[in-house]
Amino acid sequence: MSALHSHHDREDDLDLLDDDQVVDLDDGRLDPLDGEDLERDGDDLDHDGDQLDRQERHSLRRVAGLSTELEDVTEVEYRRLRLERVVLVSVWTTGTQVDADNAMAELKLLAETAGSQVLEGLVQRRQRPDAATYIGRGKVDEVREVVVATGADTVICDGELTAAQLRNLEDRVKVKVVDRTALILDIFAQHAKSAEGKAQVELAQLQYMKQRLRGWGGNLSRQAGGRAAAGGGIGGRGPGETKIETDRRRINTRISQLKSRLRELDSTRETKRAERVRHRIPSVAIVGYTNAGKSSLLNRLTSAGVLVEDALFATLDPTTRRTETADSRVYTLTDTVGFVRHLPHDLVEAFASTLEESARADLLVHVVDASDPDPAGQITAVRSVLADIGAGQVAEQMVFNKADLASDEALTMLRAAHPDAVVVSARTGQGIETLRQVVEGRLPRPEVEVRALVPYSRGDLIDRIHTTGEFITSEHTAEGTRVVVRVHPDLANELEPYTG
Ligand SMILES: Nc1nc2c(ncn2[C@@H]2O[C@H](COP(=O)(O)OP(=O)(O)OP(=O)(O)O)[C@@H](O)[C@H]2O)c(=O)[nH]1
Ligand SMILES: [Mg+2]
Repeated sequence: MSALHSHHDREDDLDLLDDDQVVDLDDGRLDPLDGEDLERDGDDLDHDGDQLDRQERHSLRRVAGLSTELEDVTEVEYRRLRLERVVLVSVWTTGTQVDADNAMAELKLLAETAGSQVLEGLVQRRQRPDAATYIGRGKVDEVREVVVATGADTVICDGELTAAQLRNLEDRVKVKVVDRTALILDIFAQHAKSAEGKAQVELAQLQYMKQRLRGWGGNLSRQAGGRAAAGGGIGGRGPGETKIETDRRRINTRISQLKSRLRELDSTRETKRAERVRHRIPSVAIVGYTNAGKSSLLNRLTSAGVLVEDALFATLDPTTRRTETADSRVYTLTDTVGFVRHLPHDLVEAFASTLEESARADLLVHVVDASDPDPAGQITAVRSVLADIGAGQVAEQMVFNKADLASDEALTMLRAAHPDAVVVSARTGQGIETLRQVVEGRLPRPEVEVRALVPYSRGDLIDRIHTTGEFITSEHTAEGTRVVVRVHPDLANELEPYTG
């Protein structure tokens, strides 16, 4: 792999950021002076659970001075990462210009969701990111110029960067540099409401930070080295290294606390899940790209009243609702956390127990935003996460949502590629009844056919056939209800005395 980072890489640096590759993302809405990003935070009153977090974030802004902040990265809790006026930087390796623009637009949306104001986006066409500086080494000065000209305080790179890349860039652009992974973690931290969600996010953040501790600490080590060289210290351990070790120890302690807390919380969830399995209640998980309309669809199907927001990762805690088929069989629908391209691995791991809901479902309703510029790319990204979490084999029902927004061409192409998909609009209600029928038709069916004469004293059995089985025929007689039904084996056993 390292052989690939050969010297001819530098040639790519000559492939400068041509004017036409500098995407101006300022759409006029974000006037640098109007502080709209702050107001937007304040307006966000649905998020009762994270108001405190937000206050913390804002209060931290008073801590002035860049060098303080850089050192602080190892000291303060990682979730207090501050993102304000940002320049986006991305290396475009494969695909068309349109793909690159879509990716940049998504990064912009992510940055805005995190509460920052996007000032400019820079894209560099390159075979692969530079091993030392992510974008070409020759380009870093240009990024610095843009940072100075726009007054940005943060650069966000569209990838997962190594500690060394982050440090090198920071040394040269002289403002904070974060990567896409840190950005997504930050959004999750702001949106987490439940105890479990918060613990999961913190765990992911600490795992991410732990891997980068050496890098951040590198600055400190070098300072220590400098002092040592000037006669300030003897021996192998500068203050910097000692500090990294303390930090690492603290992080490890916290990580094991969080893991055991999460195990506790998971056992509660496991109990509920076991209950549902015992009662043979079929489960459907609504999965899909973030902002595809999963929560809207759950609300349409069950009037669950789940938070719907035009924001990425509005839902972090799965919501499960019981609902019924037309013939009154009970099943559950679960709204799940949305996926995104390159979902950070630390997050997937930390959210494993939440994501497991999907792996254990009987059916996945895969919601796709048909009005998105690249639905096929979203489908690929979602399926790759599903495979990652062990849900690759679960039956999948494709649903193209936002039909009211999507163009006819897009819908025609999607229908051709996915003939079994249902086209809906959670907004207008179009296609919802069809979707309900298709989902009901794909629920696992009870497997045993039973003929029985159930006495009126056993109304409980009839109730259970209603909720977990299917009636083929049913007739009231003097002795009881004569039925032909399909039920699960355990209920078939209980009906045994009345068969014949
Ligand atoms: N026009 C239109 N907008 C829709 C439709 N369905 C959802 N939306 C909007 O799309 C945005 C996202 O909807 P959500 O239901 O929150 O999406 P989600 O998939 O749950 O998103 P996350 O939880 O953030 O991953 C909201 O602004 C919805 O109002 C639709 O059928 N048509
Ligand atoms: Mg949602």
